[in-house]
Amino acid sequence: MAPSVESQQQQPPVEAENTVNSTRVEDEVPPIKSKVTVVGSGNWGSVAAKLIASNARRLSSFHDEVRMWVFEETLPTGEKLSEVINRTNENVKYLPGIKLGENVVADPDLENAVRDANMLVFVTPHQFMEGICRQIVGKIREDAEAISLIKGMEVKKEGPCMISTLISEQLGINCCVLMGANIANEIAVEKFSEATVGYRKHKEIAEKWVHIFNTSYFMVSAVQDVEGVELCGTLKNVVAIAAGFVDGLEMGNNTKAAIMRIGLREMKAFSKLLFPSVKDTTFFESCGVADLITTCLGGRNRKCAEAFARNGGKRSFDELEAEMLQGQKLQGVSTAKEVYEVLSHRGWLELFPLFSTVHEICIGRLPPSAIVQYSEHTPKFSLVGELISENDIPTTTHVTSVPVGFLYIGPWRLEKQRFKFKFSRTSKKTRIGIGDNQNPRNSRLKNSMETSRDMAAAIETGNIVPDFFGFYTSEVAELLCHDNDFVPFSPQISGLTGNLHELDREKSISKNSCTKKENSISGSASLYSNGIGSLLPEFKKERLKSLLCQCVLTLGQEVNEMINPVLSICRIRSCLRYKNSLLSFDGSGCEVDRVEHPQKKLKVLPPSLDSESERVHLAVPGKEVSNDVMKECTQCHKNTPQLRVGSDGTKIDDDLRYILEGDSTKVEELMKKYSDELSTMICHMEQKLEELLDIVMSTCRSMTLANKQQLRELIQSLPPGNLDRVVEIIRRRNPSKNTSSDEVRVDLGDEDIVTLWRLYYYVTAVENARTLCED
Ligand SMILES: NC(=O)C1=CN([C@@H]2O[C@H](COP(=O)(O)OP(=O)(O)OC[C@H]3O[C@@H](n4cnc5c(N)ncnc54)[C@H](O)[C@@H]3O)[C@@H](O)[C@H]2O)C=CC1
Ligand SMILES: O=C(CO)COP(=O)(O)O
Repeated sequence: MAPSVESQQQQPPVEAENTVNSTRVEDEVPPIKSKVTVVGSGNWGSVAAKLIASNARRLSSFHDEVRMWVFEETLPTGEKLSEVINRTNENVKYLPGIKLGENVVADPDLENAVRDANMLVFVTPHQFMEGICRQIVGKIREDAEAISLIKGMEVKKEGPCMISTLISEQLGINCCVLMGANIANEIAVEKFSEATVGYRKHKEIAEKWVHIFNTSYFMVSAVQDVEGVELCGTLKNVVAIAAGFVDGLEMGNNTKAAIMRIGLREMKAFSKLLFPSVKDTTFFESCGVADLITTCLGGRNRKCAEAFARNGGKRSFDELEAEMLQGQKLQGVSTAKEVYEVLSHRGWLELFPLFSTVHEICIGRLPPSAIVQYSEHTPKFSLVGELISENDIPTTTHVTSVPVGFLYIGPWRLEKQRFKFKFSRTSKKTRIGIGDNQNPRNSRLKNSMETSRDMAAAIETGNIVPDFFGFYTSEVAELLCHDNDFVPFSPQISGLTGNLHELDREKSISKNSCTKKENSISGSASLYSNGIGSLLPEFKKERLKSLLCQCVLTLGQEVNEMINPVLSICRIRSCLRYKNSLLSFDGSGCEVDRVEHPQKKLKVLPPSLDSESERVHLAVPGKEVSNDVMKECTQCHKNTPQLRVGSDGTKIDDDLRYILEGDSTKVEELMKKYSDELSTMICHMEQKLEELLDIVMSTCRSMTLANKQQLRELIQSLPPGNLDRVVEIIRRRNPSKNTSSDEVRVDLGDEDIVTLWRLYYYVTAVENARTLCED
């Protein structure tokens, strides 16, 4: 069968890349042949070498010889494994009875094995990869390309690191991945199976990998989604452990199928939270659902987990692995631990009950039967299950404040005529930014497309940011786009016009829609009933509601978490600016701070909270990120002698003192770096939120004349300060209204559903907030 790249395209003719044009002299030079080395010689490593060797011999663009690095060991006969492989052409320990192909050369010397190769295939148990990379760094060809067949990940201080990223970063080379429903022993005897190559950018490289792996019984296709493919291969091992527990407990096929379904949902949610670029379609490739099925039916992880459960958890996985696999390695148990670390570090344990439970069983904290006492662990808000019941929704959501970057000042005057409004600027619009005084968002992040690309690049370079905003936007879009009768508004990436106040307020609208508070808004609730979701079938409406509830909680926390680093940066900047007066502190530092960042009083503790009464407490307490900011700045000056007291004898915060006394250019640079990163994140959040709101509002019914009349009244009663946002909502969907910056004419009769409903939810949210404040 033919290999394929993205949507099963046919491969070019086998020798196409080397087609000779007899009229050109340089084409007579023999083509440069690729040389492949397989790093690893376990069960799958040996089968991979066999596949590659058969193609290398057949294709003239590859060297015949395929080197296979063997982690040397002495067999019970006293012979070296590599020598026996070279003599018998069989890996007698890890793949007995199978001829690898005479062009496979076993090499116990790692450096020698990789030296000449320009195509490196990594296929060892994942726990050994860091050491292997360390050993060969700087010893490989500069033009080398890599592919990883390894199912696993590393968890580092900075967060999770996929093995392909580890290889790329440590060796400085591009790395694709190959995963799939590939139980090695079955492929070894040439039973048909499929596999998926994941590539990052270069399709032609992926084609080359497809070329060298594809055979009549091993059909390979490629998708542009390295992380998606790799996470599928990695995470399914955790689900396979769960499936093994079910088998050991003899729970039957229905239970196992349920575990697989829930597992797949957790795989998808986890992958997309870590890497928003992960594609949904990847889960339907061989690397996704097919690998999950085969591993849960016939894999080693399943087998050992079954034995573990049969023994009531009394024999450890290490013991069972050694006894049952005889040198082969399990990946699922360590992956469950790694996943658990990520989940607990990010506070996501509750969202991933299956993954969490698997680890807790593996370490003996829970009995194997806990895998089916699932409901006890099912969270109220789960990414993996449906909403349990409306009563489970917490009644309050806390967004204590919003980042200062979202505050808008600048009044608009409103003139009204029936459904028409004219907004004209009465004074220069001002935004308070989080960076320098010249509004960094306006200068650096002028273009939201650019911002989005920045974010994508940050994500692509392995800078893993859990993107809840992107996650929920794509979840909602996906939910809606599968409905044949409903075509959601396709969100455009337009200007930066968001306001997180609105989320907060719109959240409170949906939450309070039945409360008497909303009824106080000019009696509008009944008039506007059947808003969000009214164009959807009932089950989708429910699912949307559930998603939005989860989203409100999660995004609220996300916004909260941005506050401290933003404030820290503002304060350090402010202090730097007034460094001289602060170092000879007489209380004026606090004054400076207050003038520059009035909004910080929402969060900042007064200096008197510090135990020493004269000490100025300048760090925002309690948050990692802000502490990190402070720490890194402090690091800049660690060689600077510490000044203990100000000139007037008062003490100031030690960390701050380091910063103030050191090289302020370096601190400024760091501040810029942090505030740029924060700005990028905030802009991305803002943009995704706008998209999310647009998509959600597109599920609303159209507005009646009465609705529009009432909306007009609601807009008229808005405080002038809120008209700014009204203008932004209108402009977002009407680029033509962007042309004149100081005048916007609006006819509510002409506006589309999305704009009208966004206006409605905004004005009612403002009204709700006002009522709440009055209370
Ligand atoms: N076996 C299978 O059916 C499949 C395995 N995979 C994945 O491929 C990767 C490799 O798996 P297998 O080839 O099956 O390996 P394996 O499970 O057979 O592991 C044994 C290998 O580890 C090597 N090893 C032991 N100690 C070592 C050390 N300290 N340093 C370096 N190597 C050491 C052994 O020499 C042997 O080659 C894993 O991530 C696995 O999940 C993927 C698809 C199928
Ligand atoms: O990854 C595999 C099949 O695709 C093999 O899984 P096991 O490691 O559980 O045998």
